[in-house]
Amino acid sequence: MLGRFENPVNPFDSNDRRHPAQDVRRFLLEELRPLRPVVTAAVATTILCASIEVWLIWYAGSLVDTLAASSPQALWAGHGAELLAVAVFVLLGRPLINLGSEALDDIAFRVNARPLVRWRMHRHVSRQSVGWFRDDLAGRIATWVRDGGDAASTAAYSVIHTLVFVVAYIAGSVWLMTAIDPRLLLPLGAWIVGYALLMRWAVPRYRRASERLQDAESELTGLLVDSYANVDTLALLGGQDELTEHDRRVFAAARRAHLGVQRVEVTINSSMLALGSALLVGLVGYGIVLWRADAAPLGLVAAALALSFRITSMAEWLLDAVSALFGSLGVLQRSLRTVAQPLAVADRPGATRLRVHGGAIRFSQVSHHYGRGASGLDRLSLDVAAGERIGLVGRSGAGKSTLVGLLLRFHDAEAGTIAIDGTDITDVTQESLRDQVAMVAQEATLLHRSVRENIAGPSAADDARVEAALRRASAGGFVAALRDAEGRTGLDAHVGERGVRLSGGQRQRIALARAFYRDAPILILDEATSALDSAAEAAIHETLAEVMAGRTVIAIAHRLSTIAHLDRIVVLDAGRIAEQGTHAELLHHGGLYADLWSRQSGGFLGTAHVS
Ligand SMILES: Nc1ncnc2c1ncn2[C@@H]1O[C@H](COP(=O)(O)OP(=O)(O)OP(=O)(O)O)[C@@H](O)[C@H]1O
Repeated sequence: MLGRFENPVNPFDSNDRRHPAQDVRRFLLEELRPLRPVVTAAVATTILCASIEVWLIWYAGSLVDTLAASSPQALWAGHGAELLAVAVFVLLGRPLINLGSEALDDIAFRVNARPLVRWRMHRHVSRQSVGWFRDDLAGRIATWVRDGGDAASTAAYSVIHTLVFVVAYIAGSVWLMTAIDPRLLLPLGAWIVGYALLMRWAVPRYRRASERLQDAESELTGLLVDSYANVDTLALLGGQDELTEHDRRVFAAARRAHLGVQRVEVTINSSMLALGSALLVGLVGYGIVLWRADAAPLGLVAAALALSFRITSMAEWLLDAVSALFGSLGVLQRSLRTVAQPLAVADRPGATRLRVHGGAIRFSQVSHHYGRGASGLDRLSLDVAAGERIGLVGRSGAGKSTLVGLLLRFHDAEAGTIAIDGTDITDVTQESLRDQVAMVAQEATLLHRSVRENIAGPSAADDARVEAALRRASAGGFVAALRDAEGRTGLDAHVGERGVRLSGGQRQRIALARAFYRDAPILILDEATSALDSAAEAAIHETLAEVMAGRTVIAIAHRLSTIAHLDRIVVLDAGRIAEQGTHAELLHHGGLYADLWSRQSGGFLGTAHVS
């Protein structure tokens, strides 16, 4: 039966490309829209449940009066049918209505709201540019996506499940008191005012404390993910004591933030209990006073007693819900600040697919300083002819990676334009751009997926082509012998997080195979062969020479020997082109390149040679 409630929507259906709202209320309204029918039904059944509870208390009071007024013999004759009907309703009707309400709230809504929001956040974040991810810690971003979905679901659940119930219950109680004796509203009214004041004091504090806690927790997750993912770097850094000290500070900050939340919670809970006790004494005491003055029946005192117990226990529940609500609103707000940022690099409306005829690239007055006003690239202009192979060299930090990152639109240039075959790359879709520009990076990292997916991407792959690409990258042999922990072999074997189960050279060969598979007209090589041993490198160089033919190539190299034979060498310095020409011309010129070359061939890298 519960199955009917489980799948009111498919949470993973959305391929919404709109930018999610940064305002919490708008975000919830927009993103939970698919669950609107569930919410409407849940609110209606919750109100029904609350009304039944209030009615039961009223009925208990009136039953006391009925019992007091009638003789045991006359009870069945006068009230038998009514009592039976109420008993049947309490035994069958009430549990069924409650089941419906719980199933709507806890299954239909809760189980779907969380993945719905997480999926939407994940889809949006996945479309962020590479540059956007580099500005934050992956672990922190992951925490915001996971916790943001959780917070959105908890906030909405607190409203539809608890707040609606309590508000309906209190409204019912006010109505009941008015019906019995409006003077009873006095203690209840005083309690409501006291409760509202407590909330006013507590809620903003609770919200701030939860935001701080969430920040500290995400910092902690960021630290853990960063430390575990880079355990080798940590080991090499040494200084375990200083590292531990830094870790301890982050752990301690999380504890302090937790303490802040608990402090507010303890204050709230004890104030709640005091308020609840005042209500109990007020309602029952006032009821007794009225009863003694013959101004109210006995049933009134019974109902007042039951009501005050119920309201006080519910008030704690309400407070938990309000705390959960505002706590999760705080978390969601914090999460949206990161997750709902507009796309740092977005496709223009109406962006077309990039069509490449020859693969000519033109950088015109391109500047990019990472928003800092200095470093990066500075008004750089460069023309790369179709089919030309250029080597990009320069000291560390000269701007080589920035240049290729801008070509791939990891960032959008702050000024200037980049065009491929005359088309501005900001006018085309990023997907089509990256279809045409293949890159083999120095730090070849792989996804923890199968070798096949790492080469061909998530779409259905052509195995024969994947294998051909592997052979060309001299990777056929070791891939055939791969076997992962789950027994998958060859192309199906998973490579470990970031490819850690493979050696650096093997990872690089897979990355090369990826470029061969893509067969893109423009190829970027970022020290493409740095992690290979000399035998493998020699083999790959032959293949690279073959794959470069007929393509436009930009090859970044620190080892100048690997690019000395290319058509042109462009030397960058401080974000600008310092000089350019063939190897021979640049050596003859005697500038920066000649200087770098003489250092490398003059013993620093004694094995350097022109291949
Ligand atoms: N994400 C970033 N945010 C801020 N500054 C950056 C970022 N990436 C690079 N930079 C800065 O831009 C400048 C150029 O860096 P870039 O990585 O392009 O140099 P590079 O020539 O590729 O260096 P290397 O040879 O060491 O890889 C450097 O000063 C660097 O600090």
